[in-house]
Amino acid sequence: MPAEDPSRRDGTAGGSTLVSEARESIAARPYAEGEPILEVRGLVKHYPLTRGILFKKQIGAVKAVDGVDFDLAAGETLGIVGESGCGKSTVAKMLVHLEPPTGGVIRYKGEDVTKLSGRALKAVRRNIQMVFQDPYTSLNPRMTVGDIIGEPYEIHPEVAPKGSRRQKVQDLLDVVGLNPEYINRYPHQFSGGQRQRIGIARGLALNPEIIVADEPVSALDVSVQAQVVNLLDRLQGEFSLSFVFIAHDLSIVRHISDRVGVMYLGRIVEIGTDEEIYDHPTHPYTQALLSAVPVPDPTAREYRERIILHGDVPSPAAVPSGCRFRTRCWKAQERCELEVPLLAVPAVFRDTDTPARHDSACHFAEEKRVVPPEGTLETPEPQDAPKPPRAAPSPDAGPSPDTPSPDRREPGEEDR
Ligand SMILES: Nc1ncnc2c1ncn2[C@@H]1O[C@H](COP(=O)(O)OP(=O)(O)OP(=O)(O)O)[C@@H](O)[C@H]1O
Repeated sequence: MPAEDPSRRDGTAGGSTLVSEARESIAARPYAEGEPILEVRGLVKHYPLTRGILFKKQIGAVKAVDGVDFDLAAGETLGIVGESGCGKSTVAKMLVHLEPPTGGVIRYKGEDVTKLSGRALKAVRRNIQMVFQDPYTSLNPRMTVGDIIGEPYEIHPEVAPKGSRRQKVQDLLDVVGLNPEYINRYPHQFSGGQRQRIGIARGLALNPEIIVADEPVSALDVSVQAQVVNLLDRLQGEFSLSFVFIAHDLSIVRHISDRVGVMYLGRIVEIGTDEEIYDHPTHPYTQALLSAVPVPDPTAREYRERIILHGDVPSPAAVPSGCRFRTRCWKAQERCELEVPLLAVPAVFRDTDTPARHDSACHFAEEKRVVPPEGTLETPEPQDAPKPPRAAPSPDAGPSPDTPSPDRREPGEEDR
């Protein structure tokens, strides 16, 4: 397996100017940080359920996405989490125009892109690129790395005229921490982490402003996941990218996201900053999800409240009336069956000034911290001696098992 050249990972190898045109043009962004670059309103994707072979008759619909709202600010990372089948990938596909929405609006810089076609749509598609989940199946095994990364230039030759493409691709390899000399190799000659770096380089080829990453590290070994997450983090800062980062692993999402949206059965049920969602969740589904996250700190683990949800997630073809979470919710009352809860700041928190004041689609929202904050607990002692307060973690104690390690390896060390 070829090793990466770590000295090249930040693109400044040997003081070379490999970080040239491609990088500069990606970085040249005329958009102010903090402005919403993407506004998603009432996004819906229903797949028809049909019966009959010759004369197909629609008998229902799989409500894969059923009214999703969120904003993405320029330069921001929005994490979207939720169990398998909740509609995360379908949202991602609609954002990059791989699937047409059944309804709703996707505004990119104020323009509803669901109404665009032809050249206008092509220009928008260039600016919103996707990184796929599985680096083993998403790269064509018969194409060289150079052809894979350079493929988008066939559709958008204006970004890289023919004569400059090889150099552009080599710059991109360098940017993602791969040796530019590997340009003629094939995907099977790379490890999983390296293949995902190739996928990321392809995502960057057209100098996009938004990257939609659909479970970009789920198929990788845990040790390699951290490296790829750190790479994405670095690229975002370097190129002022906005990210929609989709995953089911809450720890990884927290590590990379500024804000987090929690999806359940086709809808976002709670959305807020990472602190609001992880430390002050108010929706019972978020609380249940968080209560299942592995806790590295044994003391915190002891105090953690596990919430076991009963029953299965209902089928998206038969979504419950009212609140769609009510069939599994321990708080459900009659109102939950009759009234759809809106994704808004719950009335109970509207006049407060606490982190619980964020959007949550629950009639009976209340704050519940399922994992106690680190450093606030006392270590249980076997004897009756007074319990000393837990020492704050030493700054050089190294990352916790939940915290991905820095994107740094020794020469010769490889992704697996
Ligand atoms: N082309 C399709 N036709 C019919 N149903 C579909 C189609 N694509 C997705 N679905 C259904 O829509 C629902 C949401 O699927 P989606 O792949 O978006 O979920 P997800 O949250 O990304 O799950 P995972 O993490 O497993 O990929 C699922 O019930 C899925 O079976």
